[in-house]
Amino acid sequence: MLSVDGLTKIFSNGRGISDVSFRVERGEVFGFLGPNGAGKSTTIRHIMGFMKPDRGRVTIGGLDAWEKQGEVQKLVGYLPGEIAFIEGMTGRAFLDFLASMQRKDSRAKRERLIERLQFDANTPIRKMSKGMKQKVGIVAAFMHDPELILLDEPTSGLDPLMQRTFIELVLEEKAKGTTFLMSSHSFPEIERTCDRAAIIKDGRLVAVNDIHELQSMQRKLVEIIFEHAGDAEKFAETEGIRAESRDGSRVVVAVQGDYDSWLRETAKYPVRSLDVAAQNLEDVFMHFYDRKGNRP
Ligand SMILES: Nc1ncnc2c1ncn2[C@@H]1O[C@H](COP(=O)(O)OP(=O)(O)OP(=O)(O)O)[C@@H](O)[C@H]1O
Repeated sequence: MLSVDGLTKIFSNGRGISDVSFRVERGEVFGFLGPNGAGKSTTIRHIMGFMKPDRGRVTIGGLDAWEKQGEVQKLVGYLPGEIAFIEGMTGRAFLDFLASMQRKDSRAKRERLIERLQFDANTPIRKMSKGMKQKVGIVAAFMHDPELILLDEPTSGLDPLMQRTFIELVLEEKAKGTTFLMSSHSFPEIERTCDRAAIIKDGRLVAVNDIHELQSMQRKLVEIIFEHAGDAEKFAETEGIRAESRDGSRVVVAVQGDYDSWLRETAKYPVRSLDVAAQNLEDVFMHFYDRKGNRP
């Protein structure tokens, strides 16, 4: 469905993207992960045909994204990272305006989406909060049933409940065969929606991974408080248990993929409480990046 081949764009300040290549199959949800300034938005803007690459190309359904901009944009729904609205309009008038350009009757789907995202579309955009504007942008990207939906940081500004609704929407569209490319900093969001994810850093793709592989790379710190300090000591000294620290009956262990053996060892003793902190995505990136010897 989407093919990015050797995409290169270097801005006058020397920043940009270099030799980015990946493919997204029809019906796949593809995550695009990376720290700020890594090149996610630049790649997405090329996919939309907004920018001419220095080298390489993007094709959507076999059509060149730059040369066939008009045709390609009909197939695509796009939620930009920063949405430029016509502030004087209400949300609904803005969506009407977009729908008239899409030349497709999308009213029924649009109203269903507004209902799901629970916002008053008759509010003037200049009075909307960041989250409300984000919802208008999501409706705009989904309402005309595009074949490919590009989402740049889709849940920024949404509260946790709405983030969940958003994830449900993505999964429903995916079930209908819609293809997605979604940039994010949020690992849980990517974990729940994506089949594969690419990691980009300093304008270069570091890796394209199956999402389960990324999950197994994520390190979790588990804090366990045992009933008895003696048990905590025995547990912390068990071979294969990576105890980061111990203080009386409290032990912090690092778990990465080896949940089974960790669970078995923990279950041998009475436990008073347990807390899990997942390593953030930035750290998973860095770990991967370092392992690759700083090479793409
Ligand atoms: N039009 C432009 N002119 C000059 N430099 C640019 C331009 N657009 C992007 N850049 C630079 O290219 C790099 C990649 O930017 P990009 O916006 O693609 O990153 P990103 O991964 O989307 O980051 P974020 O998560 O912060 O949105 C950055 O260093 C940015 O400053």
